[in-house]
Amino acid sequence: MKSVEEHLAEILATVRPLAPLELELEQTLGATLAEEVTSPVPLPPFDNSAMDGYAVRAEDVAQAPVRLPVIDDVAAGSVELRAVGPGHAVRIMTGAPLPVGADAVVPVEWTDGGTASVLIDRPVEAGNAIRRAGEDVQSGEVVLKPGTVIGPAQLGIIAGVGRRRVWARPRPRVVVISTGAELVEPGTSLLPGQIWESNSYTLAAAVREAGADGFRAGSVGDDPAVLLDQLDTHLVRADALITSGGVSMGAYEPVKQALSPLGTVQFEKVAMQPGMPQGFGVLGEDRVPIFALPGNPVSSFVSFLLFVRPALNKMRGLSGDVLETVTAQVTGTLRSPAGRRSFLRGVLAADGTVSPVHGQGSHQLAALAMANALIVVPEDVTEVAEGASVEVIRI
Ligand SMILES: Nc1nc2c(c(=O)[nH]1)N[C@H]1C(S)=C(S)[C@@H](COP(=O)(O)OP(=O)(O)OC[C@H]3O[C@@H](n4cnc5c(N)ncnc54)[C@H](O)[C@@H]3O)O[C@H]1N2
Ligand code: MOO
Repeated sequence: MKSVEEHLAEILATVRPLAPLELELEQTLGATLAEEVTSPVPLPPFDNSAMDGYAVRAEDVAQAPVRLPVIDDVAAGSVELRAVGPGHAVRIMTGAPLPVGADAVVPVEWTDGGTASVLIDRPVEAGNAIRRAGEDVQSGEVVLKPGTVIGPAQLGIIAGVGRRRVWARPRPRVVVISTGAELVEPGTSLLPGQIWESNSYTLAAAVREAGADGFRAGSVGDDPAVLLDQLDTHLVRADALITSGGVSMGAYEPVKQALSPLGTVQFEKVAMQPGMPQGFGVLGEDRVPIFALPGNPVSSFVSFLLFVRPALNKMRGLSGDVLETVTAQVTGTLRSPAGRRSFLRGVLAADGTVSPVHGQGSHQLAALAMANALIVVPEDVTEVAEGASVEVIRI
């Protein structure tokens, strides 16, 4: 059997980072920046008020309380400004440009709020409530580096330096297809022998959580020809494909039957539990990666975390192919098959303990939904005693 590391290494050697595109601002969330973003101007571009209040010369209010004439009113966006001469005040709003001559802003709360003249209760230091030009960013300064994943704040600064488009690797588009004649859509009623289809929902959600765009193509039955047809339809708009089911030893294994003859997708056993049967390869002229995951719901999800998520990271131009583990004390005994690495479902607590959930079968999706961690039991360990230290992956 192939080791988990060997299988992952083969996948990572095959998938390539997506080519950068010039993306519109609105499309950049979750994309990976492929250029250096600089600011063409200082930010803020001009000295401005940090508060609603009055622009004054600090020396004129040193003996406060003092009453000053209000000679102008400046809102944010104002352009024509009167200078603040000795003994003058200008009513000013947050974000409005500081008039020449003023060296401090008195917050409105420290005044009587007057419009013709204003009574100022307290002295202020020079520089009070003033935001200086370039205090955030100097002109020409780099605000974002290549390789940065664009989140809301990064998207904000791209807009904030005046850009409408940036070069970035887009979120990979991933199409998820479930196979199995027994599957029906949630929301419909079950006939004997049927179950509600869940894997495509889990996997498409996991794709999204991994920073890619997941599309459910729904489920196809057990006919390899129908599956090939579906794959063909989706190939043009996919950066990666995921199938679930149809990869083990049964008489009706549509994924294996459809893809094995192509020669570009290999089906193998990986030394892990769950997730032993795995298919991986490429399809079409563009060599689109395809992950043929096992159908058992827990198996497909664990396979996604171990193999698909690192591959999506690489496609996004990120590294991080190693799943981070933390050490925890297990609260019960564990069993694991010899020669396979187990990923048992558990609840990791704040006190550093991890409790295996009840129901460790590959079909026990409800138990997975109770868990927040996978307990890793190495290949050469078949039993773990209560209280022993184990490595745990947060999920
Ligand atoms: N003789 C053998 N039988 C099996 C082996 C083996 O080595 N020899 N391996 C077992 C292991 S391990 C796994 S994992 C499964 C993998 O099977 P398939 O990938 O072929 O998946 P299916 O047979 O289609 O389904 C397995 C199981 O999962 C349910 N399922 C499938 N798709 C969905 C879905 N979209 N939503 C919800 N549930 C789904 C399906 O009904 C089956 O119960 O094979 C073992 N057998
Ligand atoms: O490997 Mo299967 O994935 O145990 O259920």
